[in-house]
Amino acid sequence: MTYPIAVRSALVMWTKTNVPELSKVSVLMKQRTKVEETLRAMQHAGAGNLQVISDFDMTLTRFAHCGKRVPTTHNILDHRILIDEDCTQKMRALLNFYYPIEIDASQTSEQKLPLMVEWWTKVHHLLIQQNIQRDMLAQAVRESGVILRDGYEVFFDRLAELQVPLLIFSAGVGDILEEVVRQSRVFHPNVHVISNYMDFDDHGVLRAFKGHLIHTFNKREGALLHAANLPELQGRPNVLLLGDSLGDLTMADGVAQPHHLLTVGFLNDQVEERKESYVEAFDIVLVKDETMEVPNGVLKFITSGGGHAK
Ligand SMILES: Nc1ccn([C@@H]2O[C@H](COP(=O)(O)O)[C@@H](O)[C@H]2O)c(=O)n1
Repeated sequence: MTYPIAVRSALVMWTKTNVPELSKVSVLMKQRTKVEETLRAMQHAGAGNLQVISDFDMTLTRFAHCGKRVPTTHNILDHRILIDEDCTQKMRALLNFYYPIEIDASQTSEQKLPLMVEWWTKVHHLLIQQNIQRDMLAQAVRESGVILRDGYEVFFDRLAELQVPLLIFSAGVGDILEEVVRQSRVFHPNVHVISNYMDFDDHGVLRAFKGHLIHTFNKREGALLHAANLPELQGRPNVLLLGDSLGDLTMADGVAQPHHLLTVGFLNDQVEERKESYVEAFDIVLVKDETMEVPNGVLKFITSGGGHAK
């Protein structure tokens, strides 16, 4: 039976929000009703009005696997074919000093911001001194142990199939990120990346990093500068945002006239200390959940309502 548009809208609003994955023990929500309302509104608008914006390190990649930390894109560069022992030691010392600050629940983003600039700048400076060869990056990725979250194929493939743009917005290293996605066979045409890209000379040797530095707590600037101008994202006012840091919540700030925003936060580390702030800030919080089950369930629901496609 076909219903007129007004009746169809009402029916959609009455439909139960059936996302079984939201019942997982890893899921925390401060306002379940608001989440359900947003989901129904996004389902009603359909895939044609949707864009997905996601962080990369520890959001699309796993935090840990078999009891070991999974490397970030910066840490993938810690491979002897790219950098020497001295550089490894210095980068690790910087990580040990600055990472606890990055995730410290007692400091504000504003307090952390200058320290993050310091960390990224020091590491990029060290890397530039290493004569890193572009041709070696693929091998470093292959041998790094990096791994995307379980269920990543469903996530990437469904978005590609529905032609929903996926913007990966990362403070990591763009060249490495792209290689990880390529080697995972999910670098589909709907995937766009904003990140820190390496600048190589004519011999393929790293000489600098391109453009404005992106770190964990300045993604708003990147969103306004880059994401706001991406033609593929225009006319898609509904956003599913995935991140693992409170700084990631600004990744959608470049969206012109947003209608509905649903935020999912992976809480990987310092769980008890950060739980309260994550539940306050993200619509859905996933505690120590190494899978894409919830994003996939949410995506399935939003895109299965027959909302009008573009
Ligand atoms: N030298 C560094 C600098 C940063 N990191 C981590 O990378 C993450 C940034 O990438 P996103 O895709 O999450 O934006 C960030 O969370 C840092 O912990 C690093 O490992 N080494």
